Amino acid sequence: MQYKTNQGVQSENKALEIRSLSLDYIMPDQSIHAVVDLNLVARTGKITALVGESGSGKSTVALAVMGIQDKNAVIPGGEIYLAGTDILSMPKKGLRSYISNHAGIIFQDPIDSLNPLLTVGEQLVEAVLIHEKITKKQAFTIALNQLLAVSLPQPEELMKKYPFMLSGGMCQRVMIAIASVFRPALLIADEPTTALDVTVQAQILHQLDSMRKREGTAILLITHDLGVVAEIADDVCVMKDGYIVESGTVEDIFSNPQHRYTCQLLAAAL
Ligand SMILES: Nc1ncnc2c1ncn2[C@@H]1O[C@H](COP(=O)(O)OP(=O)(O)OP(=O)(O)O)[C@@H](O)[C@H]1O
Ligand code: NI
Repeated sequence: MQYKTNQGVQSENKALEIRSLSLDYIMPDQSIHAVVDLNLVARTGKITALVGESGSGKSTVALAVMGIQDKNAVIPGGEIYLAGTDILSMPKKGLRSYISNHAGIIFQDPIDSLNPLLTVGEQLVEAVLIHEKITKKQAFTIALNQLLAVSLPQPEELMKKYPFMLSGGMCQRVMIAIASVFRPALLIADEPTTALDVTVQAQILHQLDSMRKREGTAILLITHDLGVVAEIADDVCVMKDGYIVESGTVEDIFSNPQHRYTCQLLAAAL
C-alpha cells in the first residue's frame, strides 16, 4: 500500500511538515477550533520554536503530531508528514510504532511523565525493548549510554533509583533519554523548562541543543520565553487563536516582525 509522502528535493530536510491542518475539539454544546489551516515545518538539525499565548493551540499541535490528541478531537483536514510520510493517511495498524520510531516528546512536568512505581532503569529498558528485539542485557547497555548522552553522572546508580529520588532537572534529562532512544527525526519539547529552576533551565536547553548538533534531530520547541527563542531557535512560528500568524527565521521575525501580534509579543518580552 502506498501512503502519501512529501518526498522530493525540497522536502529532504524536513523532519516534520504540517500542511493545512485543522483540529476541532467536540464539546456537548459547541466545537472549539483549536487549530485552523496550520502550516509548519521543522527542519532537520534545527530548532523551530512554536510561540503564542496560553490557549493558542500549541500543545494541541504537538499532541496531534504524536497521534495522542484527546478523545474528543477531530481532524477535519490536513496532512502531517513525519519523516516523509503523512501519518493522517496511515492505517491505525502500525501507526503507533511508526510515530514512536520517528518522533519523541517531552512535557512540562517531567516527574509526572515518569512512572513513580518503576525505577529509571526499568523505564528506560522498557522503552528500548518496545522497539527492538534484543536481550534485556543489550537493552540495559543502550539505556546506560542514553543516560551518559544526556550528561547524567553515575548512570548505573541512577538506573536503580525511583523518580521521586531525582531532582526535576534530572527527571527531565531522563525523559530526554527515553524520548531519544531511537534517534528520532523529531523531538518535540512542550515547555520543557517551565517547571524547573532557572539554573537548570539552561542546562536542559543546552542538552536539547547538543542533541540537535550530535544527531541532527529536528527540535520543535514550544515555549513562552522569547529570550530562549532568540538564544537557541533557528526558526519561529507565532500562533494565535489556532492560526499561525507569522513564521520565519529568528533573525527575520525579531528584526522585522510583520504581524501586530508578533510586535506585541516582542514588546511584552522587553
Ligand atoms: N480536550 C479538549 N477539549 C476541549 N477543549 C480543549 C481540549 N484540549 C484543549 N482544549 C482547548 O483548546 C485550545 C488550545 O489548547 P492548547 O492546550 O493546545 O493551548 P496551548 O497553546 O498549548 O496553551 P498553554 O500555553 O496554556 O499550554 C484552548 O482553548 C483549550 O482550552
Ligand atoms: Ni500547551
